[in-house]
Amino acid sequence: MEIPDGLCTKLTAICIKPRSLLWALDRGKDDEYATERDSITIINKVGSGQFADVYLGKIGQSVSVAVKIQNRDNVTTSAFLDEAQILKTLQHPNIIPLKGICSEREPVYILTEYMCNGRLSLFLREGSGRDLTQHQLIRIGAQIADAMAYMEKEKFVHRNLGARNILVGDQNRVKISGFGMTKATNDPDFNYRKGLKMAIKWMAPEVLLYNKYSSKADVWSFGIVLIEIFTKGKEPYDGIPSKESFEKVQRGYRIPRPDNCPTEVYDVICNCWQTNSHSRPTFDYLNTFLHDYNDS
Ligand SMILES: Nc1ncnc2c1ncn2[C@@H]1O[C@H](COP(=O)(O)OP(=O)(O)OP(=O)(O)O)[C@@H](O)[C@H]1O
Repeated sequence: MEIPDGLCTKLTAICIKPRSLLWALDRGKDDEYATERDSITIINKVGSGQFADVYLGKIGQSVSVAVKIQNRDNVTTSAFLDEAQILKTLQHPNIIPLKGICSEREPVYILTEYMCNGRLSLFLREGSGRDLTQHQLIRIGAQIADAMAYMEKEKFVHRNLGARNILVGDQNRVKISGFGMTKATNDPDFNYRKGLKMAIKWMAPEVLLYNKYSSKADVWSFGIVLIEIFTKGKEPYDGIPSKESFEKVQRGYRIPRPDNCPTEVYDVICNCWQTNSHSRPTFDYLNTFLHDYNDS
């Protein structure tokens, strides 16, 4: 180690590797998640995203899983595997669990629990989610807040929260997915987002203006997710193009209260959209608020 005048000095403390470096060393390593590609049966396609096509499949004869197959044109193997590394670390009942990784050759497969009702936005818009009561809708919001409070505590920022990235299983159970942009706050690439398609209407102003991510930026996105829930999957800022909606937000405009959203909940949503990120509530508060609201 060099002291400021350039002379050598003795090392006094252990150099702690940032989590992303530890992951890089760990990536692709054989562990309990390593799964042989030949043990997977693909059944049918259930969706596709920027980085992967997703299929319903089986491991062996019985376990149903979602098989996420790397799109090699849009994502490198190491970047694709980063999402799996995040899933190994984050374990919560409302976060999609990792079931396996097939990384012996490209394209890599990431296996997760299969969520039979697909993405929340479509479930609310076109599926049986159309008939949910106000109480059930708040219950869905509370499950998401629970998972986000856990991420906040673990110091992870999702950076791409939206109803499109929340999956629905049976009995209206929801799990957060779409961790392709998630970062630990101590990651040296924390604010890096080059080459990613961004969902402007979900993003906090400080992210759009200064690339400044934090749990409080996720809180802004969560406010938008609650609006998606109460409007049964409608696109936020209905009919207004992304760029114009952001200009309106900068002038102080906020999405109005949806008809079936209680005023007390709408007030909290508006707090999630405070321009000053420090004035927004924590996920810990939002989680307690939504659970208490439903129980009262
Ligand atoms: N575990 C799952 N169970 C059921 N369907 C899933 C599952 N995972 C993904 N899907 C479906 O596949 C679609 C694409 O998945 P995902 O969003 O994870 O892809 P991606 O390319 O990594 O992400 P993105 O483009 O959102 O950044 C989802 O919107 C959903 O419809």
